[in-house]
Amino acid sequence: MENGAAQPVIVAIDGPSGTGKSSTSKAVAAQLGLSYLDTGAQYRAITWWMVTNGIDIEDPTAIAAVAGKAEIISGTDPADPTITVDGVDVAGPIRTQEVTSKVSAVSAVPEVRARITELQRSIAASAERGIVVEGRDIGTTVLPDADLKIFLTASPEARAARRSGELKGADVNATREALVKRDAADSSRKTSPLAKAGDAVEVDTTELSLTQVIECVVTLVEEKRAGK
Ligand SMILES: Nc1ncnc2c1ncn2[C@@H]1O[C@H](COP(=O)(O)OP(=O)(O)O)[C@@H](O)[C@H]1O
Ligand SMILES: Nc1ccn([C@@H]2O[C@H](COP(=O)(O)OP(=O)(O)O)[C@@H](O)[C@H]2O)c(=O)n1
Repeated sequence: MENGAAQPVIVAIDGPSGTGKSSTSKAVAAQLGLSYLDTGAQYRAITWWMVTNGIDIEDPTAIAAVAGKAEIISGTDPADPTITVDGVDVAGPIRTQEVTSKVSAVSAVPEVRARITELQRSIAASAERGIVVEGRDIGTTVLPDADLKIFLTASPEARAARRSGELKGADVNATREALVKRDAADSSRKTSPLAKAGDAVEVDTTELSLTQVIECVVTLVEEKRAGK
């Protein structure tokens, strides 16, 4: 548009764990003045609530019955993303190994996905300048009409090295195994699995620095906005 505010732009960034979704999405949103949503944090938050309330993670019926109970609020400022459950700041607790090992089972339950997907769509619709949303099924299911869809990949070795670097000395082989197992669970579930949308741009980040990935995505957004 020549005069007035630009149209809101919706960017979907999907891919497996450790490919750089969170770091890239936050930086791209900050550079372009957009909101940012970490959908993995929402699935982690509902998992944390299930664990805290003693729900049997092996029982999808029990999970489905309480899927609507937790009030999850995501703050979408890329400089300070926040997440609360029933008013409690859970940014730390959702990153424990216990939650990480249980999140795939909880997020495979259709009632959980329906509820979280609705929340994500309403957040995206209310982002005035646009939003970068990162996850597993954003381009395929949550926001199939996104202006730009990116699918990040990297070798399991590179992803495990990045994650174990973050976890301060965690064993790389154990980290790789846990990561590959979670990818397999996320990719094989029936409802809205981890998948590349047909119209997504795939970026293999194995040999790229984070700065290069960010530049690549910013350029793609700018090209979209310019109507190329
Ligand atoms: N291209 C890259 N090169 C090296 N390290 C990276 C790259 N992209 C991300 N990282 C690092 O890898 C770790 C995982 O990145 P993150 O953005 O959390 O991935 P995801 O959200 O896909 O799980 C972070 O410590 C991040 O700084
Ligand atoms: N859109 C999404 C995002 C995450 N998830 C689930 O949430 C988990 C945690 O996502 P995350 O993005 O925090 O994962 P990491 O990148 O931290 O490894 C994934 O392993 C999936 O089980 C999902 O099912 N759909």
